Amino acid sequence: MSTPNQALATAARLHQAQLTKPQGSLGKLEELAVWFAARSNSAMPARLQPAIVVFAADHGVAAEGVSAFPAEVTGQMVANFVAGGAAISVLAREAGASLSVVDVGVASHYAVTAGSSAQLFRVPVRAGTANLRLQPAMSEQECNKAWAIGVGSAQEGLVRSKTLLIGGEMGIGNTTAAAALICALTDIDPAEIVGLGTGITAQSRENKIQVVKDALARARTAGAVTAKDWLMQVGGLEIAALAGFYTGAAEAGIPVLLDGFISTAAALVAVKNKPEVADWLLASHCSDEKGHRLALAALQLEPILQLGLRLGEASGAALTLPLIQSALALHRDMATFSSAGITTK
Ligand SMILES: O=C(O)c1ccc[n+]([C@@H]2O[C@H](COP(=O)([O-])O)[C@@H](O)[C@H]2O)c1
Ligand SMILES: Cc1cc2nc[nH]c2cc1C
Repeated sequence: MSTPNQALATAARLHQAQLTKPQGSLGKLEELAVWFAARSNSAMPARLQPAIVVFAADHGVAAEGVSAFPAEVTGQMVANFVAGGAAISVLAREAGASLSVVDVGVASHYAVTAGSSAQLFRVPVRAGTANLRLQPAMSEQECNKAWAIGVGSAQEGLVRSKTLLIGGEMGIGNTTAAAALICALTDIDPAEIVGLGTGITAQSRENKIQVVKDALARARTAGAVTAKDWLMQVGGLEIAALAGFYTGAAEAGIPVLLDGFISTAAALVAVKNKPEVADWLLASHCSDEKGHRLALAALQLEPILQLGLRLGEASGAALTLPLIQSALALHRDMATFSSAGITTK
């Protein structure tokens, strides 16, 4: 796996020091320009042309009353992504990013309309996972298949973007799977991680915590040890695909921008499976889902935004794009002290 180019980072840092502003006065935007310089074969990274891929799948654990919405919403939202009416459809257009949707395991029937704004790939591995409280969410073979679809999607995304890949997800019940994975991989108590997802009540959250505890105990008894063991035991098909997507992007040396709670759980799986993947990850935002901040901390990631979002779909990542593009434009286009004839001290 290639590693970020530290010589380019140094060159970018030296360039930042020459721009017409007090040292460090553009704060995090300066760090962003340096981060991209190290990962884009140039000390002056060009404007990004991001590709967004949203993975969708259903979850058997939805039968435990862990979501505020019924499972059929997963397929209905896939149709909405393709029709161009979802939040991510709007945000992708605003940011000038391409959008594709990958159905890796939507259980319900959904109809898509022609003249779509997003490309849809229907490659379901199975019709949703099994109920992770009671049995393994998927088999090892199914998990590997979903993971490989994610790797393939990163390679397909590379056709549209050589500069930034963004993975998103849609799946009713997936905050339960993501919480279970985060707890398993960080050893943090479920009460610290489990949140309200699509908007369940405090009482339903108590049930959701118990569901996660039961799933963790069951999987531990079944012998789960590695990140991939945990993924097949308590994960989701779209989470497996996302973990493969992040791994595929890192292997190709392409930066990836993470989204919310579920996206971060998938990144944690990818990093526990292959630590070098971490070099290519950037956190866009900290969502309102309870455990997101701790999951980001486990990856040593600092989010750029905190807007109280809890939508998923790659929406937080898409909302961060204008800031990143501004950071890169400032880095490329600002005058230097010498070119503008401004006194340095
Ligand atoms: O990205 C997040 O942080 C986030 C937080 C809460 C909910 N979601 C979205 O809501 C859905 C999962 O919520 P739930 O309650 O069904 O587990 C799924 O489609 C996610 O994209 C996403
Ligand atoms: C309507 C709706 C849209 C979503 N987008 C991502 N998760 C979602 C969950 C619901 C319920």
